[in-house]
Amino acid sequence: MALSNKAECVRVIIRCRPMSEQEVADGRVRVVEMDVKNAMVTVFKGSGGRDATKDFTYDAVYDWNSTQQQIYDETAFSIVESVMEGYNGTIFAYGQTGTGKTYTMVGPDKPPEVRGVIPRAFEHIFNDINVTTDKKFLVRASFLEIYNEEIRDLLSKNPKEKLELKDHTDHGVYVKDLSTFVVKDVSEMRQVMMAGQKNRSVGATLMNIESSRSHSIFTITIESFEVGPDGKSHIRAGKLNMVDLAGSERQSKTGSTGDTLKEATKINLSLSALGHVISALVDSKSPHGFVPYRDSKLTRLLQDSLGGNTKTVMIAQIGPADYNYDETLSTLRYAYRAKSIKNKPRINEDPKDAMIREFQEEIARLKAELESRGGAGGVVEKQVVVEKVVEKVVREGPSEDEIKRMQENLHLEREAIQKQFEDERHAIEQQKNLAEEERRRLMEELKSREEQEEEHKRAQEALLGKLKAMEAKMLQGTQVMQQALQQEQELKKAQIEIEERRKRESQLHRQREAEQEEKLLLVEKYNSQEEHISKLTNKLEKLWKKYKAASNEIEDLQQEFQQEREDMLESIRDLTKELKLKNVILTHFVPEEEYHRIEQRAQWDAEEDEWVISRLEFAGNNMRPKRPGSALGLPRPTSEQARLLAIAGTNPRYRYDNIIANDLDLPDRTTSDWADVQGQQVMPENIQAALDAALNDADDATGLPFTDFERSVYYSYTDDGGAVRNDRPPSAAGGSGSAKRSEKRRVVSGGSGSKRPGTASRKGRGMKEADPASGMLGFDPREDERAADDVKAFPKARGLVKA
Ligand SMILES: Nc1ncnc2c1ncn2[C@@H]1O[C@H](COP(=O)(O)OP(=O)(O)OP(=O)(O)O)[C@@H](O)[C@H]1O
Repeated sequence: MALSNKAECVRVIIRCRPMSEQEVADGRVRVVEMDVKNAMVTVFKGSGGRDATKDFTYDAVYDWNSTQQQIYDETAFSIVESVMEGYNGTIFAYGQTGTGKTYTMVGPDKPPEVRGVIPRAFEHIFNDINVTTDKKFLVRASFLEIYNEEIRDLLSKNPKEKLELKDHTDHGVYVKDLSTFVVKDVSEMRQVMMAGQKNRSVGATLMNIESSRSHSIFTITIESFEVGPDGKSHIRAGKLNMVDLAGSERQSKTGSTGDTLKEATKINLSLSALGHVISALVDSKSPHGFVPYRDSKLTRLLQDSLGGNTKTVMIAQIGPADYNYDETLSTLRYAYRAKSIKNKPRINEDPKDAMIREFQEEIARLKAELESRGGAGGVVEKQVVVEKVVEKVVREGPSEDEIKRMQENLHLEREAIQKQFEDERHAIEQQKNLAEEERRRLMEELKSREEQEEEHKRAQEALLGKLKAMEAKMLQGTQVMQQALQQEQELKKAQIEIEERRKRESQLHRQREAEQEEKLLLVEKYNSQEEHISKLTNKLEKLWKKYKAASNEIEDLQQEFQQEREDMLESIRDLTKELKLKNVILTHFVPEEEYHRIEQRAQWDAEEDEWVISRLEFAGNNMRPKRPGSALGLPRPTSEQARLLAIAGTNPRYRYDNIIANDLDLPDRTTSDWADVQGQQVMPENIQAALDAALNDADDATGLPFTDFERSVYYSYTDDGGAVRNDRPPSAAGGSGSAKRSEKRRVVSGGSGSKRPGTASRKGRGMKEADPASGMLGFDPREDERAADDVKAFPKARGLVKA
């Protein structure tokens, strides 16, 4: 269930960084003026052209003297407070490369005064938790980046792996398999942030030596549990997204080429998509309220933050220097539009997927289990002791001292019981008049009780351990945290003051706008005709000025659009150039029929925005081994490379075991199935028959025959620009004669009837015969010298070789 609330606008603030040392050294001029009091920014064109000024008003503006503390208190504080109450909140930094987005969001680690919004939010959240005694909290964190339109988990062991974006009917857009960590204090949270920060994709551009080449989103989910006045339990879940966007920039300025060009193109595309979303949200003429969220991963992930149920703050960063005039103006316009986006924030009450509920249920289950075990053991007194300990843990969370004390108690109890058993045993032994039979019975009874007690203890310890671990993750404040309480009160006071100041500022701003409007539209009473004319002339002049300003603005906008258009055309030209290169390669080096067959199998995956071709794992480059080059002075291949070589075609048995059998679900074979012919293991006919049948099935299933590429056909390109064709990787044994033998060869070569172990042609790539026992290839440096001759001996594919 969610509590609905009133609509509120995205809050937009502008921050201008100081001039950098480089800018000062280059004699750059400041073209930005910040009227902090009236929340207004003015930019003027060039040092001499102060008449061509533009001004914009926002919710607040911060100049080069602003501090990190000030930004946090006046911008992020209230959002974090709302998240603690169960709202969703987003703080995102937008702006040109090198204007201080990462500085504002993360900041340097030391000294603490310059820490940015994200680390300050950690302190704030845990301070709040520590002073709240009537609620329990569960805090989780995740950290992702969007790089080249791919989502990567920055907290994963494999941060380069691409994750999928999914839509859920109840929870909206989410990232499948994203790691989330339950964190219990500020230091754990900082560790999480630092671990993720290390995995971010950064690179140097002309504008910033450490430029973020990706958009990053640090998300903190705060779930709280409390028992309401109605005696019922209530769960709330707030989500805080802290977004550091990649820099918006002109390609020409960043000097990007190759991979950086690709990055820049993707960054620009996703920021344009964000711009289109903003425009659609504020443009009442947008058809049927259509908002193009699906145009990029960034806009899909930020869907709730823009026009959704989230409280959102946009921090637009600008630089002060003259050479960034265009970008500064563009950022100011972008931010100005965002001011009008309306969101409808609401508290997330009793969400279905709350993890804290699972924690509570597990604790209750463990308690019940502990109770029932205590009863069954019959040691009621001890059960009560354990119950009390558990209660204490549940109420306060275990401190180190308590854990120690609990362990000591258990130890003491165990010693006492041990002693009691010893005494009883001694007493039985001392009873001289006892019959041997009776003594044995009593001893056995004693032993059985001892064993029961032992088992009971073990179970209690296990349960306690589990309970402690869970409770350690459930956070709750205690009365003793006076200092934190005081701090919170101070913070609250500051917040109220800030809120008042903000209100005063916006009131002033509204007044100013109303006055200006009034001045223009005011119709005064005229005493005489002359006065009337002069008033009209006055009004005309004002209107004329307004008209001129509007015309200038239109001209500027047209220029800006023209510039954007040129940038896009430049991107298109670069991309077309790349495409032409790929075309030339395809046309001249890949046989046409193979190209068409592959093309036929390719399908466009709109969701993932990429082409999908089945059985890509068999494609040449995925199976082609690196050229072993000891004779050429290159390093010898590693054992992993050698294994891949073997899988790729040297040894039919390896290929069968590692690729085909797994892939096609063929029967297992025994070693005796394999014949050893001339030192090579050869696939027996029954296996080949089963394999053929499976492969035929596969053909039927797709309705398309396997292409030669899918059967690992390779083309070796010669230095004179020609190419030779080859059924197997050119570096693997037995390759040269294969094209002659069969064009329709299955993925596994050397099959039934062929009895064709690797032959000498492979030696041309500097390899020895395969070792039949291991299935691995050996490498012989002398062989490499014969490579050129053997390449010439390859059969030449029609139309591929230059005359
Ligand atoms: N308010 C500020 N006070 C002092 N130095 C700042 C401030 N803002 C930014 N800087 C400095 O400016 C440089 C660029 O900042 P930063 O890397 O945060 O920019 P960015 O906008 O994140 O860039 P990119 O988009 O390329 O990642 C850094 O050296 C940073 O320390």
